[in-house]
Amino acid sequence: MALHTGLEIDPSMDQYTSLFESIVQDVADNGYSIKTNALPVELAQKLSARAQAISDTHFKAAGIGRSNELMLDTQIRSDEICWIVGDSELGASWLNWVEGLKQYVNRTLFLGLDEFESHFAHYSEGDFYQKHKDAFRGESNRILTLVAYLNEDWSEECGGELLVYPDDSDEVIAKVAPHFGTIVVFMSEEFPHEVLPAKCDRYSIATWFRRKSDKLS
Ligand SMILES: O=C(O)CCC(=O)C(=O)O
Ligand SMILES: [Fe+2]
Repeated sequence: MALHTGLEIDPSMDQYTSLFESIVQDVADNGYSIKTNALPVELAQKLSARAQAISDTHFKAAGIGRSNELMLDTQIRSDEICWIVGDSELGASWLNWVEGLKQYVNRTLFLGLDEFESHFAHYSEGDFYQKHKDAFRGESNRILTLVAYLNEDWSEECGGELLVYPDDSDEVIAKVAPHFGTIVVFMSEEFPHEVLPAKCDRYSIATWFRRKSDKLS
């Protein structure tokens, strides 16, 4: 896994200010934000192509738990992941976009985010991720979660929706189909969520923003 800190971001990020502003407003009001057609189209197309081209040998079965005690449990999640380390131009462009969001969030919400980690995920037919939280109070390693979807021809029959719950009830507050360009941002400690079984190949990028003082390893 690679944690990214202090990247220089280029001035072209200014064009995303109104999107970032709207995300921040949602997170300030509700703790989460869902935006359709949010990703820069060309970047998302390239990321989608890359995700589909990554060979099976580079996608690894995803673990659960903290990075230093990762466990494999295919009863809980059955997707495969590949970390984005920024060693290609495309990977670097993605990390730059995320860095822009991070800096905007820090300027406006004062979350003090230092670094982030980002991976492609591939859910094959039948893959799912049971209800879970990305972080737990008191051991807050992950502060903010961003999920970005890369599926150009997603239809309702493909299933694979993300369900988001409030912390204290089983009532679904959001059901999100993983359409191309859609992003979901939420406070990692506050929202249990799950991925329903996908009936089509489902590609996404999951990103977690961390505070350094909270880093566990
Ligand atoms: O792909 C999604 O919709 C969410 C994935 C997720 O919850 C995770 O990787 O922790
Ligand atoms: Fe999650």
